[in-house]
Amino acid sequence: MATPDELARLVAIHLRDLQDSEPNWTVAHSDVAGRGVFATRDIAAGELLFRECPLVVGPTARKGSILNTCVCCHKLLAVKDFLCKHNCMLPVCDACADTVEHREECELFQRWQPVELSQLAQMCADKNSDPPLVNPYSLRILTAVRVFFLKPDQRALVNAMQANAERGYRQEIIKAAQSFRKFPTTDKSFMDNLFRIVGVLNTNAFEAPCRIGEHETLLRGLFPLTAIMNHECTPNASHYFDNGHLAVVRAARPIPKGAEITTTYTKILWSNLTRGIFLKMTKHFICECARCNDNTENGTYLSALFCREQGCKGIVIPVQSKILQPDWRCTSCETVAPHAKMARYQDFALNTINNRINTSTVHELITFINEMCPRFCPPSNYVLVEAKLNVIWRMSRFKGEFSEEEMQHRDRYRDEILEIMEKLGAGDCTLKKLITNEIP
Ligand SMILES: C[S@@+](CC[C@H](N)C(=O)[O-])C[C@H]1O[C@@H](n2cnc3c(N)ncnc32)[C@H](O)[C@@H]1O
Repeated sequence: MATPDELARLVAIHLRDLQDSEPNWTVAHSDVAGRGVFATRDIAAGELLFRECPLVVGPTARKGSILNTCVCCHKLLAVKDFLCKHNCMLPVCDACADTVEHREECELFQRWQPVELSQLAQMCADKNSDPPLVNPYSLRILTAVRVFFLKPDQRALVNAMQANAERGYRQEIIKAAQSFRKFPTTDKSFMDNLFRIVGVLNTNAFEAPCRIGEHETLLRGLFPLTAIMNHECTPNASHYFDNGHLAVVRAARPIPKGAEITTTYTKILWSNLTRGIFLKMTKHFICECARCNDNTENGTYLSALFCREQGCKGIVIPVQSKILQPDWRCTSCETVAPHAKMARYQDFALNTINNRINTSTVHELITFINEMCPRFCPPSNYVLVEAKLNVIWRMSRFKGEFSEEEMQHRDRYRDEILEIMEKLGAGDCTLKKLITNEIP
């Protein structure tokens, strides 16, 4: 792995004009993991740390993505006949098809010879469905392919980044290879490079929302400096993406000189167990931060479930921290329950509440949260907190369509969530700014 100094040198070249003459951060060795970002002086809450453009960006092409989105300008294309006029089979608008940015990838994809869309139905999960309108696997590999066209310093920066070598990442390459007749699978050097790049992307890339007019899409962007920040469950920095093409990172709390600047790879309101499982599955580490060691989660009880002992109205929380199948103990009657039993109750709450979120109007969801949920889920449980957050998002999108009473419920939910964030010590995090409308 590249030294912190080498990584810092390449990051400085990448940032160019966005680099301050005297930055309040530096890249150095981290006791948490590998390299990290550290404060070079005392930093006040809210202070700008850095802004960064992506080194490379492309479509996420996740399940549910709107695939008729131009892979260059990200605008929505027609529902039919939206593939590149030069036959690379990528969705590209006519204006972008002739640009230098698209030319190299377009010629490469043409040389690799994309398979017919009719053959793709065989590869896709549902073999009886109609042929897809675009090949999702060639879309998914596009961001990695774009790395091959970067300048030497930019390539060196990608090489200097951490790449977790998960076997599962090969699937992305195998699927892409099957999408072309002449994918260079026998070129060992190319395949080794591609595997490492896919590892770098899966370890470091962000999903950044981008809006063009009314059309919103999720981009897969590699923002190297933002990615070098290590994870903490209640981090001291917060980031957001300005329309997919600029990461903005600020201090969420005061950061003393020399302290590591951290971000979060999970959702801040998830319970200890949910964050732990997510980090293990997707980032391959067990977090050791203070919050993960506190079973009350700073007194927020985001994991809490109801005790099932007869006559007891208490709540149960995990006994051991940092293990993925803990015992659970009631804080009132002290009865201990095995994880398998409590996991069933948590799954029930999760599925029931998510089902309502997906099928109910805002009015119905508010009634459900207020009247039904208290029967099976403690108000502090993170799934119920997420449902309240969903009401806030939906009401902020369709302003002016709600009754006075609905707005009062929304404001109460917002105050409850702000109180949880206060207990967690989250400071001026992005979520707080979003729900208090500081970020439009
Ligand atoms: C995007 S990288 C972060 C930068 C990385 N430290 C480096 O040297 O390039 C993400 C990886 O860093 C490691 N990491 C980040 N935060 C961590 C933490 N709190 N505990 C353990 N490992 C962590 C994990 O290996 C994770 O997959």
